[in-house]
Amino acid sequence: MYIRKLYTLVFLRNDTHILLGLKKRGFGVNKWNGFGGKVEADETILDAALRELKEECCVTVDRDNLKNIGHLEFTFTGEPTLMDVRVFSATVFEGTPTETDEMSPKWFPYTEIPFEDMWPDDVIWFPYMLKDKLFFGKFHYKGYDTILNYNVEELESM
Ligand SMILES: CSc1nc2ncnc(N)c2[nH]1
Repeated sequence: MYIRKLYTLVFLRNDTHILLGLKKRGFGVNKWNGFGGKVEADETILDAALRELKEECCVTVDRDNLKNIGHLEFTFTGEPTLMDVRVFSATVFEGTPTETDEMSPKWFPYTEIPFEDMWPDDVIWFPYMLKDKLFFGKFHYKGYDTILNYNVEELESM
C-alpha cells in the first residue's frame, strides 16, 4: 500500500531539439530533466504542469497545446511513497526559456541527449516519447541510482 503523490513533467520539443533543464537545487539536483514538480491539493494536474513550466523556465503554453503523452510510476525500496509522474509535451509555446533559481534550460539535439547526466530511467522511456508513442512505465528503485526492476509499455490512449 503506497502513498501516491502526483507530479508533472513537461518537455518542449521542435523538429530537431528537446528542451531540458539542469536542476540547480533540491530533488534531482545536477540532473538534466524536463520541467515540473508536485501537484498541489488546490490545482489540477494540467494547471500544475503549466504553473511549474512557467516558474522553472518562464515559458507559457496554452493548455490546448499541452499533450499528455506518458505516465510514470516510481517506487523506492523501503519507502512508502509512489511518485505518480504525468508526462506532457508541447511544440507550440510562448516566451524564451530563461534560467531561474530552479533550472538552467538548454536545447539538445535528439542525437545528443545527456542520458549520463539524467535519471537512470530516462534512457528507457525517452525512445517512446521521441517516437511520439504514448507510454506507461513503472520503475522500482533501490536508492536513487539503481533500478531494481521496471516495465514500460506503449499505450493506445492515455
Ligand atoms: C525519482 S526517479 C525519477 N526519474 C525521473 N525521470 C525524469 N524526471 C523525473 N522527475 C524523474 N524522477
